[in-house]
Amino acid sequence: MADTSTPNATSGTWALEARDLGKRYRRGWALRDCSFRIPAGRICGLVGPNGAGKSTLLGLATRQVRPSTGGLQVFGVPVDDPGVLPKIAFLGQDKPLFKRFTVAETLRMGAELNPDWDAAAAHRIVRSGNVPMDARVGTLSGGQRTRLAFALAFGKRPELLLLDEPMADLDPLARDEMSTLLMAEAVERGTTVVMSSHMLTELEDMCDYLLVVAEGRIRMAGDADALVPAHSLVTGVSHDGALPPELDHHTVIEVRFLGRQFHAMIRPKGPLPADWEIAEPSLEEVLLSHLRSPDAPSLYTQGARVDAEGTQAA
Ligand SMILES: Nc1ncnc2c1ncn2[C@@H]1O[C@H](COP(=O)(O)OP(=O)(O)OP(=O)(O)O)[C@@H](O)[C@H]1O
Repeated sequence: MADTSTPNATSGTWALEARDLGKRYRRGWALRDCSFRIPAGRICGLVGPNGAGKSTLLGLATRQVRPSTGGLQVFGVPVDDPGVLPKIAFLGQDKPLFKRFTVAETLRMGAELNPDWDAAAAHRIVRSGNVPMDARVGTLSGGQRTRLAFALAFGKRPELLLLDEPMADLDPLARDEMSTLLMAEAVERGTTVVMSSHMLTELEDMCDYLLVVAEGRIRMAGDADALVPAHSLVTGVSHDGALPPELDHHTVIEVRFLGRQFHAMIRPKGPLPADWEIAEPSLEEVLLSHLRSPDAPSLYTQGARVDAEGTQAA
Protein backbone atom coordinates (compact mmCIF):
# COMPACT_ATOMS: atom_id res chain seq x y z
CA MET A 1 0.00 0.00 0.00
CA ALA A 2 1.31 3.44 -0.85
CA ASP A 3 2.17 5.55 2.17
CA THR A 4 -0.20 8.48 2.29
CA SER A 5 0.51 9.32 5.89
CA THR A 6 3.24 11.80 5.02
CA PRO A 7 2.63 14.73 2.72
CA ASN A 8 4.61 15.54 -0.41
CA ALA A 9 8.23 16.15 0.55
CA THR A 10 8.65 19.31 -1.55
CA SER A 11 5.79 21.21 0.03
CA GLY A 12 5.99 19.68 3.49
CA THR A 13 2.25 19.94 3.98
CA TRP A 14 -1.16 18.79 2.82
CA ALA A 15 -2.71 20.60 -0.12
CA LEU A 16 -6.17 20.37 1.42
CA GLU A 17 -7.19 19.39 4.92
CA ALA A 18 -10.83 19.51 5.99
CA ARG A 19 -12.05 19.09 9.55
CA ASP A 20 -15.73 18.58 10.28
CA LEU A 21 -16.49 20.65 7.22
CA GLY A 22 -20.19 21.19 6.55
CA LYS A 23 -22.46 23.37 4.48
CA ARG A 24 -26.14 23.73 5.17
CA TYR A 25 -28.53 25.41 2.77
CA ARG A 26 -32.15 26.21 3.60
CA ARG A 27 -33.23 22.87 2.09
CA GLY A 28 -30.74 20.93 4.18
CA TRP A 29 -27.14 19.79 4.36
CA ALA A 30 -25.22 19.81 1.08
CA LEU A 31 -22.08 18.61 2.82
CA ARG A 32 -21.72 17.23 6.33
CA ASP A 33 -19.00 16.06 8.76
CA CYS A 34 -16.32 16.04 6.08
CA SER A 35 -12.82 15.36 7.36
CA PHE A 36 -10.09 14.39 4.92
CA ARG A 37 -6.65 15.24 3.61
CA ILE A 38 -5.23 15.46 0.10
CA PRO A 39 -1.42 15.37 -0.08
CA ALA A 40 0.38 18.02 -2.15
CA GLY A 41 1.42 17.10 -5.67
CA ARG A 42 -1.35 14.57 -6.32
CA ILE A 43 -4.06 14.46 -8.96
CA CYS A 44 -7.23 13.81 -7.01
CA GLY A 45 -10.53 12.75 -8.56
CA LEU A 46 -13.65 14.06 -6.85
CA VAL A 47 -16.41 11.56 -7.57
CA GLY A 48 -20.06 11.29 -6.64
CA PRO A 49 -23.57 11.17 -8.05
CA ASN A 50 -25.51 14.31 -9.02
CA GLY A 51 -26.21 16.44 -5.98
CA ALA A 52 -23.60 14.65 -3.85
CA GLY A 53 -21.89 17.88 -2.79
CA LYS A 54 -18.86 18.01 -5.11
CA SER A 55 -19.41 21.58 -6.36
CA THR A 56 -20.16 22.68 -2.81
CA LEU A 57 -16.84 21.24 -1.68
CA LEU A 58 -14.98 22.98 -4.50
CA GLY A 59 -16.90 26.18 -3.68
CA LEU A 60 -15.70 25.95 -0.07
CA ALA A 61 -12.11 25.45 -1.24
CA THR A 62 -12.34 28.51 -3.51
CA ARG A 63 -14.13 30.65 -0.89
CA GLN A 64 -17.21 31.02 -3.08
CA VAL A 65 -19.15 29.17 -0.37
CA ARG A 66 -18.87 29.81 3.37
CA PRO A 67 -18.85 26.77 5.65
CA SER A 68 -21.65 26.23 8.19
CA THR A 69 -19.39 24.02 10.31
CA GLY A 70 -15.73 23.19 10.54
CA GLY A 71 -12.94 24.50 8.38
CA LEU A 72 -10.58 23.89 5.53
CA GLN A 73 -6.85 24.49 5.29
CA VAL A 74 -4.95 24.99 2.06
CA PHE A 75 -1.26 24.11 2.37
CA GLY A 76 -1.60 24.40 6.13
CA VAL A 77 -3.23 27.84 6.07
CA PRO A 78 -6.94 28.52 6.74
CA VAL A 79 -8.77 28.97 3.45
CA ASP A 80 -9.93 32.49 4.39
CA ASP A 81 -6.35 33.70 4.90
CA PRO A 82 -5.47 36.33 2.23
CA GLY A 83 -2.28 34.39 1.40
CA VAL A 84 -4.30 31.47 0.02
CA LEU A 85 -5.91 33.13 -2.98
CA PRO A 86 -2.74 33.47 -5.12
CA LYS A 87 -2.01 29.77 -4.56
CA ILE A 88 -5.24 28.46 -6.08
CA ALA A 89 -6.91 28.55 -9.47
CA PHE A 90 -10.41 27.36 -10.25
CA LEU A 91 -11.97 26.24 -13.49
CA GLY A 92 -15.64 25.34 -13.67
CA GLN A 93 -17.97 24.25 -16.44
CA ASP A 94 -18.83 27.80 -17.41
CA LYS A 95 -15.68 29.63 -18.34
CA PRO A 96 -16.07 33.28 -17.35
CA LEU A 97 -14.15 34.88 -20.22
CA PHE A 98 -14.83 38.28 -21.79
CA LYS A 99 -16.38 37.53 -25.18
CA ARG A 100 -15.24 40.79 -26.77
CA PHE A 101 -11.59 40.33 -25.78
CA THR A 102 -9.24 38.69 -28.25
CA VAL A 103 -7.19 35.70 -27.15
CA ALA A 104 -4.10 37.92 -26.91
CA GLU A 105 -5.99 40.51 -24.81
CA THR A 106 -7.25 37.75 -22.52
CA LEU A 107 -3.70 36.51 -21.92
CA ARG A 108 -2.53 40.10 -21.33
CA MET A 109 -5.27 40.47 -18.72
CA GLY A 110 -3.97 37.28 -17.07
CA ALA A 111 -0.49 38.79 -16.97
CA GLU A 112 -1.76 42.01 -15.41
CA LEU A 113 -3.88 40.31 -12.76
CA ASN A 114 -1.30 37.76 -11.63
CA PRO A 115 2.10 38.81 -10.28
CA ASP A 116 3.67 35.38 -10.93
CA TRP A 117 2.20 35.04 -14.42
CA ASP A 118 3.86 32.36 -16.54
CA ALA A 119 3.46 33.83 -20.02
CA ALA A 120 5.43 31.05 -21.69
CA ALA A 121 3.17 28.30 -20.30
CA ALA A 122 -0.04 30.20 -21.10
CA HIS A 123 1.08 30.86 -24.69
CA ARG A 124 2.25 27.26 -25.09
CA ILE A 125 -1.18 25.93 -24.09
CA VAL A 126 -2.99 28.27 -26.48
CA ARG A 127 -0.58 27.74 -29.37
CA SER A 128 -0.62 23.94 -29.11
CA GLY A 129 -4.34 24.09 -29.87
CA ASN A 130 -3.83 26.43 -32.84
CA VAL A 131 -6.09 29.02 -31.25
CA PRO A 132 -5.64 32.26 -33.23
CA MET A 133 -4.28 35.04 -31.01
CA ASP A 134 -6.33 37.72 -32.79
CA ALA A 135 -9.66 35.84 -32.59
CA ARG A 136 -12.35 37.25 -30.29
CA VAL A 137 -13.30 34.90 -27.44
CA GLY A 138 -16.97 35.01 -28.55
CA THR A 139 -16.04 33.42 -31.88
CA LEU A 140 -14.05 30.49 -30.40
CA SER A 141 -15.39 26.94 -30.28
CA GLY A 142 -16.20 25.39 -26.88
CA GLY A 143 -12.96 23.42 -26.99
CA GLN A 144 -10.88 26.48 -27.84
CA ARG A 145 -12.52 28.45 -25.01
CA THR A 146 -11.75 25.63 -22.58
CA ARG A 147 -8.13 25.63 -23.75
CA LEU A 148 -7.91 29.39 -23.20
CA ALA A 149 -9.44 29.00 -19.74
CA PHE A 150 -6.83 26.31 -18.96
CA ALA A 151 -4.10 28.68 -20.17
CA LEU A 152 -5.38 31.37 -17.77
CA ALA A 153 -5.56 28.88 -14.90
CA PHE A 154 -2.05 27.44 -15.49
CA GLY A 155 -0.56 30.85 -16.31
CA LYS A 156 -1.41 31.84 -12.75
CA ARG A 157 1.05 29.15 -11.58
CA PRO A 158 -1.30 27.83 -8.94
CA GLU A 159 -0.08 25.35 -6.38
CA LEU A 160 -3.60 23.96 -6.23
CA LEU A 161 -5.81 23.71 -9.29
CA LEU A 162 -9.50 22.99 -8.64
CA LEU A 163 -11.55 21.79 -11.59
CA ASP A 164 -15.32 21.31 -11.61
CA GLU A 165 -16.08 19.10 -14.62
CA PRO A 166 -14.05 21.43 -16.79
CA MET A 167 -14.09 19.16 -19.82
CA ALA A 168 -17.77 18.25 -19.81
CA ASP A 169 -18.49 20.21 -23.01
CA LEU A 170 -15.58 18.82 -25.02
CA ASP A 171 -15.65 16.15 -27.72
CA PRO A 172 -13.67 12.95 -26.95
CA LEU A 173 -10.65 14.10 -28.97
CA ALA A 174 -10.49 17.49 -27.23
CA ARG A 175 -11.03 15.83 -23.83
CA ASP A 176 -8.13 13.52 -24.49
CA GLU A 177 -5.95 16.43 -25.59
CA MET A 178 -6.86 18.58 -22.58
CA SER A 179 -6.34 15.77 -20.08
CA THR A 180 -2.89 15.03 -21.56
CA LEU A 181 -2.08 18.73 -21.34
CA LEU A 182 -3.37 18.94 -17.79
CA MET A 183 -1.29 15.95 -16.66
CA ALA A 184 1.86 17.22 -18.38
CA GLU A 185 1.57 20.72 -16.88
CA ALA A 186 0.69 19.38 -13.42
CA VAL A 187 3.54 16.86 -13.37
CA GLU A 188 6.07 19.44 -14.61
CA ARG A 189 5.21 21.87 -11.83
CA GLY A 190 4.12 19.52 -9.05
CA THR A 191 0.71 21.22 -9.05
CA THR A 192 -1.94 19.56 -6.91
CA VAL A 193 -5.10 19.01 -8.94
CA VAL A 194 -8.56 18.28 -7.54
CA MET A 195 -10.93 17.47 -10.35
CA SER A 196 -14.60 16.53 -10.23
CA SER A 197 -15.77 14.36 -13.08
CA HIS A 198 -18.48 11.86 -13.97
CA MET A 199 -16.16 10.18 -16.50
CA LEU A 200 -14.87 7.19 -14.57
CA THR A 201 -12.41 6.05 -17.24
CA GLU A 202 -10.94 9.56 -17.34
CA LEU A 203 -10.51 9.46 -13.55
CA GLU A 204 -8.92 6.03 -13.76
CA ASP A 205 -6.39 7.30 -16.32
CA MET A 206 -5.55 10.58 -14.63
CA CYS A 207 -6.02 10.36 -10.89
CA ASP A 208 -3.79 8.77 -8.26
CA TYR A 209 -5.91 9.95 -5.33
CA LEU A 210 -9.66 9.82 -4.79
CA LEU A 211 -12.35 11.55 -2.82
CA VAL A 212 -15.75 9.88 -3.18
CA VAL A 213 -18.76 11.85 -1.95
CA ALA A 214 -22.34 10.67 -1.63
CA GLU A 215 -25.28 12.41 0.00
CA GLY A 216 -22.99 15.10 1.37
CA ARG A 217 -20.58 12.77 3.15
CA ILE A 218 -17.13 11.43 2.32
CA ARG A 219 -17.45 7.74 1.40
CA MET A 220 -13.85 7.03 0.38
CA ALA A 221 -10.67 9.07 0.55
CA GLY A 222 -7.12 8.21 -0.23
CA ASP A 223 -4.61 6.69 -2.54
CA ALA A 224 -6.26 4.92 -5.47
CA ASP A 225 -3.53 2.26 -5.28
CA ALA A 226 -4.63 1.42 -1.77
CA LEU A 227 -8.40 1.88 -2.07
CA VAL A 228 -8.93 -0.44 -5.03
CA PRO A 229 -7.07 -3.51 -3.68
CA ALA A 230 -9.05 -3.16 -0.44
CA HIS A 231 -11.99 -4.52 -2.48
CA SER A 232 -12.78 -7.89 -4.02
CA LEU A 233 -15.43 -8.99 -6.45
CA VAL A 234 -16.75 -12.35 -5.30
CA THR A 235 -19.13 -14.75 -6.99
CA GLY A 236 -20.77 -17.78 -5.38
CA VAL A 237 -23.88 -19.89 -5.32
CA SER A 238 -26.85 -18.52 -3.44
CA HIS A 239 -29.09 -21.09 -1.76
CA ASP A 240 -32.82 -20.32 -1.92
CA GLY A 241 -32.01 -16.77 -3.06
CA ALA A 242 -30.49 -15.98 0.33
CA LEU A 243 -27.10 -14.46 0.95
CA PRO A 244 -24.52 -16.91 2.32
CA PRO A 245 -23.81 -16.27 6.03
CA GLU A 246 -20.06 -16.10 5.25
CA LEU A 247 -20.66 -12.65 3.71
CA ASP A 248 -21.43 -11.32 7.20
CA HIS A 249 -17.73 -11.57 8.06
CA HIS A 250 -16.87 -8.93 5.47
CA THR A 251 -17.94 -5.40 4.58
CA VAL A 252 -20.45 -5.73 1.77
CA ILE A 253 -20.68 -2.75 -0.57
CA GLU A 254 -23.12 -4.19 -3.09
CA VAL A 255 -24.74 -7.56 -3.87
CA ARG A 256 -26.50 -8.59 -7.06
CA PHE A 257 -28.19 -11.85 -7.95
CA LEU A 258 -27.95 -13.51 -11.34
CA GLY A 259 -29.90 -16.77 -11.48
CA ARG A 260 -28.57 -18.96 -8.66
CA GLN A 261 -25.43 -16.93 -8.27
CA PHE A 262 -24.65 -13.87 -6.21
CA HIS A 263 -22.05 -11.29 -7.19
CA ALA A 264 -20.77 -9.03 -4.45
CA MET A 265 -18.34 -6.15 -4.11
CA ILE A 266 -16.83 -6.57 -0.67
CA ARG A 267 -14.00 -5.38 1.52
CA PRO A 268 -12.65 -8.69 2.82
CA LYS A 269 -11.81 -8.79 6.50
CA GLY A 270 -10.27 -12.26 6.42
CA PRO A 271 -10.03 -15.46 4.36
CA LEU A 272 -12.78 -16.08 1.82
CA PRO A 273 -14.53 -19.45 1.25
CA ALA A 274 -12.64 -21.65 -1.21
CA ASP A 275 -15.72 -22.19 -3.39
CA TRP A 276 -16.16 -18.47 -4.16
CA GLU A 277 -14.68 -17.00 -7.30
CA ILE A 278 -12.57 -14.00 -6.40
CA ALA A 279 -11.44 -11.20 -8.70
CA GLU A 280 -9.72 -7.87 -8.14
CA PRO A 281 -12.03 -5.14 -9.40
CA SER A 282 -10.99 -2.20 -11.55
CA LEU A 283 -11.17 1.33 -10.17
CA GLU A 284 -14.24 1.90 -12.35
CA GLU A 285 -15.99 -1.16 -10.85
CA VAL A 286 -15.19 -0.01 -7.29
CA LEU A 287 -16.46 3.49 -8.01
CA LEU A 288 -19.62 2.27 -9.75
CA SER A 289 -20.57 0.01 -6.86
CA HIS A 290 -20.04 2.88 -4.39
CA LEU A 291 -22.11 5.22 -6.54
CA ARG A 292 -24.91 2.62 -6.48
CA SER A 293 -24.53 2.12 -2.71
CA PRO A 294 -24.26 5.54 -1.08
CA ASP A 295 -24.77 4.01 2.39
CA ALA A 296 -21.69 1.77 2.22
CA PRO A 297 -19.34 2.25 5.21
CA SER A 298 -16.69 4.85 4.51
CA LEU A 299 -13.08 3.94 3.82
CA TYR A 300 -9.97 6.10 4.27
CA THR A 301 -6.36 5.26 3.58
CA GLN A 302 -4.15 6.00 6.55
CA GLY A 303 -3.08 9.56 5.75
CA ALA A 304 -6.41 10.61 4.29
CA ARG A 305 -8.15 10.37 7.60
CA VAL A 306 -8.38 13.34 9.99
CA ASP A 307 -9.74 12.34 13.37
CA ALA A 308 -12.49 10.45 11.58
CA GLU A 309 -14.33 7.99 13.75
CA GLY A 310 -16.37 4.99 12.77
CA THR A 311 -14.42 4.48 9.55
CA GLN A 312 -12.28 1.71 8.18
CA ALA A 313 -8.68 2.11 7.09
CA ALA A 314 -7.53 0.49 3.84
N1 LIG B 1 -26.79 27.73 -3.67
C1 LIG B 1 -27.51 26.69 -3.25
N2 LIG B 1 -28.66 26.87 -2.56
C2 LIG B 1 -29.37 25.82 -2.11
N3 LIG B 1 -29.03 24.52 -2.29
C3 LIG B 1 -27.90 24.28 -2.97
C4 LIG B 1 -27.07 25.33 -3.50
N4 LIG B 1 -26.01 24.79 -4.12
C5 LIG B 1 -26.16 23.44 -4.01
N5 LIG B 1 -27.29 23.14 -3.32
C6 LIG B 1 -27.77 21.79 -2.98
O1 LIG B 1 -26.70 21.10 -2.34
C7 LIG B 1 -26.65 19.74 -2.77
C8 LIG B 1 -25.26 19.46 -3.35
O2 LIG B 1 -25.13 20.18 -4.56
P1 LIG B 1 -23.77 20.23 -5.40
O3 LIG B 1 -23.97 21.16 -6.53
O4 LIG B 1 -22.65 20.50 -4.46
O5 LIG B 1 -23.68 18.72 -5.93
P2 LIG B 1 -22.73 18.08 -7.06
O6 LIG B 1 -22.18 16.83 -6.47
O7 LIG B 1 -21.76 19.08 -7.56
O8 LIG B 1 -23.79 17.70 -8.18
P3 LIG B 1 -23.62 17.57 -9.80
O9 LIG B 1 -22.83 16.32 -10.06
O10 LIG B 1 -25.04 17.41 -10.24
O11 LIG B 1 -22.97 18.82 -10.31
C9 LIG B 1 -27.78 19.56 -3.77
O12 LIG B 1 -28.87 19.01 -3.08
C10 LIG B 1 -28.09 20.97 -4.22
O13 LIG B 1 -29.45 21.08 -4.57
